[in-house]
Amino acid sequence: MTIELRRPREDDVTAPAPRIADGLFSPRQLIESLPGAVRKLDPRHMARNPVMFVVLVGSAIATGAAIVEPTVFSCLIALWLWFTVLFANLAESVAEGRGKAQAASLRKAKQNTVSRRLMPSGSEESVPATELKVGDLVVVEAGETIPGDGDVIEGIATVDESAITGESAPVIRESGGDRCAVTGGTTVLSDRIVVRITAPAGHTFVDRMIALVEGASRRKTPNEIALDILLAALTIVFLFAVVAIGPMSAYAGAEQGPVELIALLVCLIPTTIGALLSAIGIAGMDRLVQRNVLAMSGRAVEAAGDIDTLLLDKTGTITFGNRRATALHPAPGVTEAEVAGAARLSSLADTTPEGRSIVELCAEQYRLDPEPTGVGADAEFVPFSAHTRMSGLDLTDAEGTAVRIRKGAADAVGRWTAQFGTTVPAAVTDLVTDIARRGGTPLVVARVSGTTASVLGVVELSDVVKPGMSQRFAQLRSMGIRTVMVTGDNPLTAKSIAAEAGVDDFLAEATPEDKLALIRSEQDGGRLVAMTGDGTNDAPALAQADVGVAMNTGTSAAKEAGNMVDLDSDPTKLIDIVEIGKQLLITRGALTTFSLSNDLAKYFAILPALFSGIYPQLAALNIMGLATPQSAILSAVIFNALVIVALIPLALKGVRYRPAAASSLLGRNLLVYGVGGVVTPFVGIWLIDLVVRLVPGIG
Ligand SMILES: Nc1ncnc2c1ncn2[C@@H]1O[C@H](COP(=O)(O)OP(=O)(O)OP(=O)(O)O)[C@@H](O)[C@H]1O
Ligand SMILES: [K+]
Ligand SMILES: [Mg+2]
Repeated sequence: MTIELRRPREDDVTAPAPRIADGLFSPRQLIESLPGAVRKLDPRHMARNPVMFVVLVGSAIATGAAIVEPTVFSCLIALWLWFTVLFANLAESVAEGRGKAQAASLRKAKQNTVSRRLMPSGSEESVPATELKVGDLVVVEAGETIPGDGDVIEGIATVDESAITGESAPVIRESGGDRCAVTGGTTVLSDRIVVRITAPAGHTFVDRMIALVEGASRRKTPNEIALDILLAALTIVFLFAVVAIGPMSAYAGAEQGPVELIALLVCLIPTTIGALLSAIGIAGMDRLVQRNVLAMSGRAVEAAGDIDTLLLDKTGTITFGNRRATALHPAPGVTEAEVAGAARLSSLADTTPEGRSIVELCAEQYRLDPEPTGVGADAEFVPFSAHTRMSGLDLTDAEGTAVRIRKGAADAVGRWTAQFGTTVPAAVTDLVTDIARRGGTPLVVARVSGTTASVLGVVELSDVVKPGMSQRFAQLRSMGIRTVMVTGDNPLTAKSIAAEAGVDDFLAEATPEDKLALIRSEQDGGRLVAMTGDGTNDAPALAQADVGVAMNTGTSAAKEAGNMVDLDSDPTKLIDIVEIGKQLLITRGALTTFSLSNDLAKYFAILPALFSGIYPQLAALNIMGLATPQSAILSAVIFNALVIVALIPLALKGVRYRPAAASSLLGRNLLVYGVGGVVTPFVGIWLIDLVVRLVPGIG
């Protein structure tokens, strides 16, 4: 088959989605996000964030007080309290805004496509893509857009997936193997395929992607919830403290108005981290999207920051996954034609890429008809499964003898022939060892005629390791992550590929259950496990892993099971994922430290201002030399609001992360953000006071 490549045109709807440069942040984003920030003032939305909800209620009360008793001071405080709430919403809105552009370009890929549905009669009918149901068969030909997610059940084609991956090089999609999944919204460039729809309209991969980049499906992670509870508890403590101050100061003869008390409360509670917390989480997900990784759960992103072990499957993950038959080796006393005949027969109904490549090899080298007539009428085909690791067929020959032909992994076929009292000859075992040592996959071909089994020979399958693997695995090792390759292939092939790719360890002849058990045992040892894979046989393991990254080239089952999808199908992408996870945790820690130590410094501005009338000694605390009590309080409130805006870029870009031991990182961050958090307000409030004291009625 010749596959003709068509380059996507500039004006194609499927032109690569624009990627926003990582960390790019412009003041324009702030202005564009303002309407979104105002909409978020809805109390139902605010209630999700206890700290900011208290500020919202405070703003409302202060506004009421300012209306009842309008002074320059009360009006300005009320105004800046509203700004505080607005700035918090702005942070979230800016973080979400970065996904909006992407969502818009994804929607284009989703625009109304008409599909060609195959009727049971074999005829075609035109239906809108939105009316497709799971199980429908659709025909897609060169130049047409694939109407929905599904599996190719017939044919092979080159597909332009740039609408989703941003990568313009076409990819091959074919029926049978681990490369059969196609995504709605992508375009077939050559040939014709029949696709069975696997996702109902509205629940496709692109729909999920849109919800994800827009943050619509975002839920709080357990860590975020824990931090939220801590912040809420602190808020309640300060609320009681401030409520108690009212009667106490009245008793002491310096009654405080509600506006002053609310200002005090807002300055004391952790508004900075309360305002930025959700933006930090959204930005982490967004950074992954920029790296072409879709994370379906924030929890997985956080777990990625602490990964100890990475499991990878071999075929399609470490290697390209288009294992092809490259040679046939007969057993002693068997002719090449005989092995070729049996290998071809056993593969005629084998729809895996391996099976098809055997039929092609037999056609090219032995001139065996790839589509013979007369075979299959009385034959029963035995499909390949990851459990049996064999495939083949059962038939009755011209003399009426029952004949069974199998090909498969050497150990599996060896066990099968052993049931009939035949062991694999040493010469064949040598062939198998030889192929496996070179990193190829040997498939042993055997036949049982009546009750006599004979081993006919070996098919050699070759696959290629993706480039650049070993340097990247070395990098993972330097980050303290152990890499283990798990494969259904035999130990020798596994060993050879493991050495070439540079993984630390490997597990061969693994069934889906073995992969799952390995993950469980690692987890029982208290380790966090990441798994990357592409096959249906990887799905249980992908679901069990703390971080399950499915290759985009993989099957829909794998993509459903994992909690991340790598659109570039690059297993070493885990390096980026780990870095982003660590950066997310560090950023959150740093800003929490900054926020709490910041509030401490505000005591010094507000407490002397409130009480120096009663306790003149407190004036000594006014080390900033603030003009009047009112200018001190107003300056503290303004600083408290502005610091949120000032930290939005840091929350979005993340604290700089360099690979280093966790303890030294923690120490450094505590120093920078703890000390920085104490010092900044002194400078900031002092500067703001210089301006505020000029306002009539304040200074
Ligand atoms: N079409 C086939 N017919 C018969 N045997 C096959 C076929 N395809 C693969 N095998 C054999 O079964 C083994 C297991 O295949 P399986 O797809 O489960 O794992 P794998 O793809 O080799 O490994 P990985 O889990 O790394 O992707 C292969 O190593 C091969 O020996
Ligand atoms: K505060
Ligand atoms: Mg596989």
